[in-house]
Amino acid sequence: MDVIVRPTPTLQGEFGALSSKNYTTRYLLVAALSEGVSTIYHPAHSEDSDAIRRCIADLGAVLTEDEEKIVVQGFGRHPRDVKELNVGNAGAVLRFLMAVAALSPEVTFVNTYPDSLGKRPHDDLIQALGQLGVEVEHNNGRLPITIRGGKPQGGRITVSGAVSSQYLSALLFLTPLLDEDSEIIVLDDLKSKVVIGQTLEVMEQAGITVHAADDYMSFKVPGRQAYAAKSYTVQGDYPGSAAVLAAAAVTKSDVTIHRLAEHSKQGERAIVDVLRMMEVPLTHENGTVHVQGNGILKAVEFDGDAATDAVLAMVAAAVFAEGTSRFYNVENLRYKECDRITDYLAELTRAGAKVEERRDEIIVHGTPEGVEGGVTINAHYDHRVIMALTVVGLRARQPLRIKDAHHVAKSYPQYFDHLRSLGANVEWVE
Ligand SMILES: O=C(O)C1=C[C@@H](OP(=O)(O)O)[C@@H](O)[C@H](O)C1
Ligand SMILES: C=C(OP(=O)(O)O)C(=O)O
Repeated sequence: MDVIVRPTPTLQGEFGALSSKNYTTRYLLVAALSEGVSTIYHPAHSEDSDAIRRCIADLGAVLTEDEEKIVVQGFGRHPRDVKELNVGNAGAVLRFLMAVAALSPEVTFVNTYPDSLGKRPHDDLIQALGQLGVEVEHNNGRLPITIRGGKPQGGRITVSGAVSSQYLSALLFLTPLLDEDSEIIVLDDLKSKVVIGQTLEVMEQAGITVHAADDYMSFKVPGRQAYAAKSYTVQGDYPGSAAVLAAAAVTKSDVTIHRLAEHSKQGERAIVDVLRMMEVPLTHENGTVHVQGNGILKAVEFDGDAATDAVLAMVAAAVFAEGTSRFYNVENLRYKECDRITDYLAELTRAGAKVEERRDEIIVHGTPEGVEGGVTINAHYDHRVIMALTVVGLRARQPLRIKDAHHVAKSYPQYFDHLRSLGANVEWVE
């Protein structure tokens, strides 16, 4: 399914933010790793959250669900012996479950998105699992991947954080369940460091002790721990909301989003600070962001690694700013659902934006007068490319057609409904 985005000068309305993707993944995981019954209120409903629901059920968790919650009977450190798991296109789910699979005799992760997740590298996690005594068969570091675990040991583990923080999160989730204590040392750099704060927060809520160095470059994890069964409430999602806030910023708007906690550990809450730096009129109080856009934005410089999943939305806003914006320290955007530098900038350029790529930077020469549009956009299987190009389409002179826009459902199935409720001129077409 494609979406046609037509020029939309004004947006107005309010709604509650969708539920956080990252917290839903983590709460479902720690619930599955507990031996008791946990309850997760307001979980996200999307392809990625469906993927982890399906996989933990395959591994032996029992899930019951109603409108507001999921109740999970976990499998603790004894997942059911399952031959195959299908994580769809969900990177974090794959990496976290590769670590959990170390507790099973043999699990194969199949490759159902060869042009997206199928291209993403997992070498650093494979290498680290090897140090635990786990045998991993793989296709040059990529899917399909077979994990032969059983009885992984702890001890000293090194892992590179230069490509993704998800490898480290995966090891953090696994190691408390091992018989031995573990020490995890992060080599090179640690990208998306803020996300590790979310992992540690959830583990602590689940009663797990981890001794983390202040810089998150080394961890001591006592073994023989058990995840407690708990009740969790999922907070609102900043990465998805960032796209709606960017849409409000580039139009004349009066848009309110509730359920966005000021003190969240989601780095993408920086969308609010970045829009403020761009001089977009807004307030953020009591979990509510209120944008009163006037269509005027100023260029900005920002360390994108602090808010990795909101950078594309920030760039879309910068397309209409006065001056040249620079988003630096963003190389790991190349290892996401698509190459979010080369592929995204190619689509922006086709839409008429003036952008330049560096190995680890995105430069945007703002065009406050708008962009031409009138082209068909390749979504590259990437929900965040779809959301960001939609923002650009709202202020293009000619409509943008976004091909295969249904991939937005990876994280935010109701994105176009939410935008339409604000008055955006967006339409699904076959
Ligand atoms: O741990 C997580 O849940 C995530 C970590 C980030 O990935 P990287 O660490 O690969 O940047 C983020 O982009 C992704 O959407 C979710
Ligand atoms: C990169 C993302 O997800 P994942 O790595 O979990 O596929 C994302 O949600 O933007």
